[in-house]
This record gives sequence, C-alpha cells and structure tokens, in this order.
Amino acid sequence: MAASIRTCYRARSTFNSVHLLKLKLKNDSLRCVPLYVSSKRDLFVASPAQKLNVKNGNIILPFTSQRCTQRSFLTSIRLHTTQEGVKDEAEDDYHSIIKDTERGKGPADVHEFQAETRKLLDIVAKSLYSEKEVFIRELISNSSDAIEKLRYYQLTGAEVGDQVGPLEIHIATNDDKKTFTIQDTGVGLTKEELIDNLGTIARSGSKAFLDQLSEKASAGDVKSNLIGQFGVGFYSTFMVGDKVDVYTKSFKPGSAAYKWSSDGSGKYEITDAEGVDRGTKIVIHLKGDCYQFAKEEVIKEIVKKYSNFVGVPIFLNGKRANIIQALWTMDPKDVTPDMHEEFYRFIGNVYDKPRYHLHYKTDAPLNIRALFYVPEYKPTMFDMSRETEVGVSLYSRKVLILARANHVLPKWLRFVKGVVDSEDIPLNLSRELLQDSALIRKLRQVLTTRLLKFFSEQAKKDPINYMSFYEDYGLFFREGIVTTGEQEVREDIAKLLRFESSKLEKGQFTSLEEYAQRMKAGERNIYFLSAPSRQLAETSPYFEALKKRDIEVLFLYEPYDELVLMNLGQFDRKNLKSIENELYEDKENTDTVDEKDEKSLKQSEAEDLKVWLKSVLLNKVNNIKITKRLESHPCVITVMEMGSARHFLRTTLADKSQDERLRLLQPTLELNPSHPLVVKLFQLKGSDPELATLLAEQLYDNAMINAGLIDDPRLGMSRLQSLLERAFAKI
Ligand SMILES: Nc1ncnc2c1ncn2[C@@H]1O[C@H](COP(=O)(O)OP(=O)(O)OP(=O)(O)O)[C@@H](O)[C@H]1O
Repeated sequence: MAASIRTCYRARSTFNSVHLLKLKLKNDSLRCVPLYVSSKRDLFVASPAQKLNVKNGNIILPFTSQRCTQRSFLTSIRLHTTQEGVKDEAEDDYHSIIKDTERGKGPADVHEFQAETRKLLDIVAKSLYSEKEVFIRELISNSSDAIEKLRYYQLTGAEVGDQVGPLEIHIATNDDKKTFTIQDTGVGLTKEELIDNLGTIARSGSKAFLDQLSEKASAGDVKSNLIGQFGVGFYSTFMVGDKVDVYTKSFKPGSAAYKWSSDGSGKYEITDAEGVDRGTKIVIHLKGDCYQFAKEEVIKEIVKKYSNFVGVPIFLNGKRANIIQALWTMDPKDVTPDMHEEFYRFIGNVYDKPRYHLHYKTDAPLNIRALFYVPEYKPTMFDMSRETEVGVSLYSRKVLILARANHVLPKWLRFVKGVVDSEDIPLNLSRELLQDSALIRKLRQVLTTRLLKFFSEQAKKDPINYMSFYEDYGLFFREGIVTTGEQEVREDIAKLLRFESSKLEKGQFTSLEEYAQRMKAGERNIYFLSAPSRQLAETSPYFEALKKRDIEVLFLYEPYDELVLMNLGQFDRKNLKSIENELYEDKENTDTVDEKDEKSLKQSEAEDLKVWLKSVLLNKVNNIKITKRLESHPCVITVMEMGSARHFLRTTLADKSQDERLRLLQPTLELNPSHPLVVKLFQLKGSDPELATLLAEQLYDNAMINAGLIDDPRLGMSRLQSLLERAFAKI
C-alpha cells in the first residue's frame, strides 16, 4: 500500500522554525496510517501520521528542519507506510527491467564441465530433494552479491562501464512458456568468468556437498538431504530446469555480452550475445514436474520467505516483492521507534510492542549486524518451555540462512526475538554444521556478552522498568546460570539478579555487585536466606542467630533462587553462602550456657534436658546442642547443606517415610537455654512428663517448619490441640 503525492508546497511558516508543508495526494488512499514522510536524502523526517492532519486528500506536515523550505527538498518528498518503507509508487505502478531483447549470435563455443561439476550436476538433476524452491534463494543471493559488488566498485571509484538503471533484482514468471527468469543489474560476468565460475566448482558449499557424498553411502535420500544442507548455488537451477540460459555483460568498461547455455548434462555452450544490459539474466526452462515455479503466487511466497530483508529491491513481475527494509543494516539513529515496532511485529509474528530493543553493529571480532527485541508481553508457559525455539533468525549478507536459528543464542535467551546478520557466516551453513561450528560458537559468545551488557545497562538506566522486565523474564536468567558451563558467564548473568536485602527497605532491590561493594574489608561471604516472605525471613531463627554479627543477608523468596545461588557457588571470588549453613558450621557455638544470664538454665540442667529430650525425640534428631545465639526462638534445627536438603526432600525423598527422611537429614536441634519455654520444659519433664513430651515434640516440629523441612504443618495439628487442652486445663 502506498500513496502518491501530486504536489507538495510550503503552506506557511510559523514561529520556532516550524514549517508547515501541504501535500496534495494523487489518490485518497491515505487510510493506511501510520505513514512516514521522507525526502530522498533524509529518511523519516516527520513523525507518524497519527499527528498528521489528513483532510480531503491533503496532508499538512509540520517540519522543524530549515531545509524543508528548499525547492529540491519539496520535490523529493516521499510517503512511506510504516512497515514497508515502500516508495510512493501506487500499487498498480509497474516497474520491470526484464525485456525479451537478448539473443545469442554467431557460432557456439562448446565446453565440457569440469569432471567434479559434471558429477554434481548429475546428482542435482536427478535429485528427488523435495524443497527445490531453495534454488530461488541461491539465485537471489548470487544476484544480491553481484549488486553488492557493483555498489562497492562504484563506491570505491572503480570504472564502471554501462550505467544502467538502479541496482535491482527482477524476477519474471511465464506460465505459458513455463519459464522462471531472474535478472540483476550487478557486476555481470566476462567470458573468462563464465567459464571459471559456471563451469567449475569454486563454491565452498558445492565442494562440501561433494566431499560429504564421497564419505557417505550414495543412497538417494542421503544425496537429497545433503543438497538441502549445503546448497549447491547456481547448479541448483538444474533441479528444476532442463535447460538454463544465462545472458550476461560485465560492468568492466568495454565488456562484450555473452549467452551461456546448458541442459545440465556434460556440456555447456557460450555464444556472443546482443540486446543484453549490464548484469546477469538467467532463464530457467522448467522441468515438467516443476511448473509450479512458473506461477507468480508460488514465487511470491518463496521470495517473502527467504528474501524479505535482502537489501536490494526485488521485483516480481513488475511489482515490488521484498517489502521490508533490512533495518539492522541501517544506521541505528535512522530507525524510529515505530519502525522498530513494525519490524518486531513482523519477525516475532506478534501484536504487542518490544519493551527493549538492541541494535548492535560491530566488525570485530566478527562482522555482526544484529537487531534484538524483548517482548512487552509476559512470557507464557509455552515461552518458558525449553522446547520453544530461539526467536532469532540468522542472515548472511541479508540473505536468510536459517529462521529460528537455535544455536546463535544460548537456549536460555530464547525470549529474545530478532535478526543476526554476519558476513562471516557462509550462506550454505547447514543446521548440523551450525551446531558444531566454531564460528557460530564465537558468534553466540559475542552476542551473549553484548546482550548481558545491554541488560546491565538497562538496569542502571531505568531500574523501575528493569524490575518489571526482571519480574517477567528473570526466570530465564536463573535458567541461564544453571545451564551455562563457564563460571565467568554465569557470574555475568548473575549480575542481572535482584533481591531484597536485610540492609534495605522492603520493596528495594539490590544486585550481587552492590552487595559486594557494601561488604566490609576481609569479609568473604555473600549471605542469603531462603524464606517465603520478608516477614518470615526477618523473624526466622536463622536470621536472628546471625543478627548480632551485623551481616547483610539477601532474602530469596523463590525456592529456586536458593538452588541457583548454591549452584553458582561464587560471585566475584566471594562465596555465596546460606546463613543456615553459616550457622551449622559456626565454630563459636560452644554448646554451653551463659552462666551470667539469670533467666537461663544452668549448664547441668541443660545437659539433663538434652538427655531427656534425646529419649523423647529418639531418632528424630541426630544431635542436641545448647546455643547462645537465639533470643526470641526456643530452638532451631540445623542440617548440613540445608538448601540442598530441602530440595532433596521435595524431590528424591518425596515418597520416603518420615523416619527414613530424618535418618538421611541427620538434624541437630539447638536449644536456647534462656527461653521461657525451654526453662518450662525442663521443669515439666519432672512434674508432668506427658505434657513435657507434647511440648518437646511441638517445639521440635516448629523448628522443622521454620527450617522448611516440614511442608505441611497440618500433620501436627492434633498434637497441638491436645497440648493446648492440657495447658489450659492447668489454668
Ligand atoms: N548473478 C550473478 N552475477 C554475477 N556473477 C554471478 C552471478 N551468479 C553467479 N555468479 C558467479 O558464479 C559463481 C558461482 O556461483 P555459485 O552460486 O555456484 O557459488 P557462489 O555464489 O560463489 O558460492 P558462495 O555463496 O558459497 O560463495 C559466483 O561466485 C559468481 O562469481
């Protein structure tokens, strides 16, 4: 869709250098908002059409650029629809360079294909490969290369012979003659180049194909698959054609034109030609079972599939066929938010907006042009699944190599959508090679590092926005940490994690890096505590036990966070340590009472109580100790590697009996000898052993619940009831 401009003139000037331009449109097809306006030299000089006043086929445009008053500027104004960057040709505007003027003349020069090429052609021609359409991708890619080369020569000041038309690729289908034609205005070929390039195999893909063939059994299906994997370039035309004519004229000044022709058997012929423009035209006379490639609708879909982002305009039967610009190759400052939005929707096949975009261009260590988006929407269960493919497509020189290229980013970054284009990637890289290629590994490493840096920058730039992203997508970071091998990368991902902390207000979040910066000199551990909520974390006996030491503790409210930090082990050469483990390993815990504390049991009483408790709790505890670290809590359970133990209980030990679980856990019960309940317990064990037993068991259960080692407290309900009954009976 496009709108044409009939006239364009300056409506009036206003204050503040705002100029109003009035565009009179040729048709009233302007309902296709949003629109962009551009001039030949400056792309996108005005904002989307929502702000434009469209009335009776006129648009009034506000411009702040002084240049817009110049006449040359006015005549160069163009309208674009947002998604497409389409010029202002009306839909029925026909533009084609394909004519029927080319003819061979004079005697034919017959050549034999090189032996290897013959072998290749023989296989290709007989191939049953089902996705024959790849020949279109190969031809478009060749044409696009030829045009890119010419553009390069023009830019570097080389002498270019015939200056024909714009740099374009044209495709024509002829359903009557059953032909497929592709023509470009690129560098073309000299006679020597025709012989060298179309008679022998220079192409890496074709070579690899042949190498693989000699290694593998020559079963038909193996061949077919290999064609798909490697792509056989120009020769793929013989999968669909029983005769191929190439008309070509090199860009080199004074070059003659030639016709190259072959039926794909052992020979090809070259004749002089006339009526040929600079560039190359290839006419494929289709085989009987490939007539579908003479149909416009079929080709349109294929071009869309493989070449929508080819930087060169592609026309199919006179109509523009690749409508999306290769945004990633543009200068980032020329790409407006609306263009990003449209592009994101197109590639992501979604309808929301991107919340972040990263436009990344580099030439070292690899050539990369990448455009990444993070969706605005919350990930669904489907997105979370590791079965979901990565949302990034891989291009080489704007030609699609693989949509949803799984190895270009690590699996955990599958929520990122976008495009990666690298000239260093050979066009024919197969899926299998993609997996093991050192090049792809390098690409993945560079891109991962860049994305991590980008997320870190976003966190600093706009923490509120980042937190909302983190809440939606943070789970992927945790997955990244546990599924990544290199500790350095794991720590880079960990920089993106956020937690509440004992040193910060509720609702304030901190990173591991910030925690490390606040650490006192000599301190080697970053402490954390897993608890369902802040309140439970702050009132936890473990937190209380370490409170006196005034250490900062990160609060982890999601059970998997604890596993992630345990798995990470270290951050910035500091140990990540659960405070439960710290407590378990605490050497200062001497198993003695504070003799000066009048409220406390005496050492001998405490020892007495320990013996009695052991007889009551039997193998529910492995050890009973006295602790001076608790204040408000009567007791606490410590277990070696509490976090792992909890996880173990929920998974491997889930169906084991309680006895078996406890035997494996080997819990230690630490008693607070100053706590009124513990003092009371000591007294009761003599005066009312039955009530004392109930109390002891309840205290034990409470400690286990606090430790997260008993998930369902309802199991202890009936005991709690009898305990209350007995306690109240005493009143
Ligand atoms: N449209 C074209 N214009 C100019 N030269 C072409 C064109 N098509 C093919 N050629 C020449 O023919 C050669 C062989 O093409 P083919 O598709 O078999 O392999 P290739 O494109 O070189 O392979 P690769 O993509 O792996 O580099 C090209 O390298 C190029 O020199």
